[in-house]
Amino acid sequence: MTFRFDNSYARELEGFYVDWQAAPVPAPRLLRLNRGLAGELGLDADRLEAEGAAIFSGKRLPEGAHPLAQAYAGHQFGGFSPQLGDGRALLIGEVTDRSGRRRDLQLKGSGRTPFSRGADGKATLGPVLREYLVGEAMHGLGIPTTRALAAVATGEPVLRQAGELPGAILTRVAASHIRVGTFQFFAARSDMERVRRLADYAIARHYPALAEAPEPYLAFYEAVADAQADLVARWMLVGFIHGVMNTDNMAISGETIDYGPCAFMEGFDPGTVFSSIDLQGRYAYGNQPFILAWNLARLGEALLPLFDADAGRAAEKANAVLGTVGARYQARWLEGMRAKLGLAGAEEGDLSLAEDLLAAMQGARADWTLTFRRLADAVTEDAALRPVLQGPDTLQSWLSRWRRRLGPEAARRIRAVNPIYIARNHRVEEALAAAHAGDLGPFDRLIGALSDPFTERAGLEDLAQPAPAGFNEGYRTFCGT
Ligand SMILES: Nc1ncnc2c1ncn2[C@@H]1O[C@H](COP(=O)(O)OP(=O)(O)OP(=O)(O)O)[C@@H](O)[C@H]1O
Ligand SMILES: [Mg+2]
Repeated sequence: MTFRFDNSYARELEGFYVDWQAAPVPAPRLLRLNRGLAGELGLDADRLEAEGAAIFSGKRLPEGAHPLAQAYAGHQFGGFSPQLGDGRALLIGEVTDRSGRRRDLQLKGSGRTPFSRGADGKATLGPVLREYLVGEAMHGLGIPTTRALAAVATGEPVLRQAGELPGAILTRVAASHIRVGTFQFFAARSDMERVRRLADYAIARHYPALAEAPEPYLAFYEAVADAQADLVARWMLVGFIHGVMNTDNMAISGETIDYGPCAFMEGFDPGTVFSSIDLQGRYAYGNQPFILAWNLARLGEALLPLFDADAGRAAEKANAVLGTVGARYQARWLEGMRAKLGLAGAEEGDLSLAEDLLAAMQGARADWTLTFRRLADAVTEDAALRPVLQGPDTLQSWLSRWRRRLGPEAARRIRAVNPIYIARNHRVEEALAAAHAGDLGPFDRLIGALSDPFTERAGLEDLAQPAPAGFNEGYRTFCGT
């Protein structure tokens, strides 16, 4: 099996990683291969079905692979950890996909590394399949994301709080694994030479046009701010809660990374938190835009000396960019919200039109996904929203305000951007429970639905329905570490 590796990180960034090998596992078994993604990467899916267990467990890496653990740091729940790094992951190499994009291949759960800090370096079946599933759901929604290429069962029991769990390894594909925390690692050591080298590398890899900008590093900062603002706006528009927006989980590429305790919100409440460790609600749904800016401020600090030799001027420049983050986010969000509402063009009152609907939704704890989806019917039917949004008398007047703003073919356009299927928590749990019992049928069926979330299909009605009453109130997600 040939992978045409071209490992630029290993080649150009010596000192930013540790060469390392995957730990041996007793009985690797390929659980799922993402055949579509394999094709995108120019890989032979049939051969991978046969050889994937060995390759994606790290047992027999293909020729040209250069397995390494990347160094990074990060602010976790606001506190700085100067040394995190790939404690259970290995970058095995980079390939160029069919459309010419460089993509990282990484094993997650491949054993201890020098960055493991006392933990076991392993991953377990549930979180591996969860990351696979939610990543595919995000991809189906058109949201930039890292994706799973394969899931392998290791045949090794892994000890967690809940007891012994089946071990697994995820193979992840990403535009890169450079995180805000990768810059912080070197900035925290006052190694500005390496911060500069990493910035040069990231510019060349992700934003090559900026190399010619008058102030390339500032332009890079601005580009990352823009990509991450766009990403978080897209999360908000589909009701996605990342759950652990630490700076080591924010990718410079603007892709979603680390599907640990993430979840989709059902009933609309900005305070929604599912993560078992997010006790203060720092990463609650409605806080995500603020955390976006907070994390970008940390990136700005790490890059500061690159902006200007004079510390005062450097801070001014960083602040000028940081000051635009709120507006960038808001513009992306409003643009997306106009599309969700099926509006024609842009008008002054659009924000309040959206906010009035959101207020009614919040009051009724209306299902985020179904309410927007039903708007397609509400274009012509007064009663269409009633099942999802009982209540406010003002709704009738809202509907008439809204209808005056609709463009042609509004119902079709609304359905094209508002999914009918999302990765609902109870369905995800159901699929994972079945997988633990050896049945990947529900997992496959759910992925099938989520790969085309905008097209309603007969036979999938159950997947469109909210969880039974009370399910989400008591629902908790875990990092699975
Ligand atoms: N079982 C484990 N063994 C060793 N290190 C771990 C383990 N679980 C997490 N870590 C490390 O703890 C830090 C924070 O973990 P976090 O849950 O954000 O990342 P992750 O889910 O392991 O990986 P990624 O961000 O690459 O998706 C990282 O440095 C990670 O490598
Ligand atoms: Mg992480």
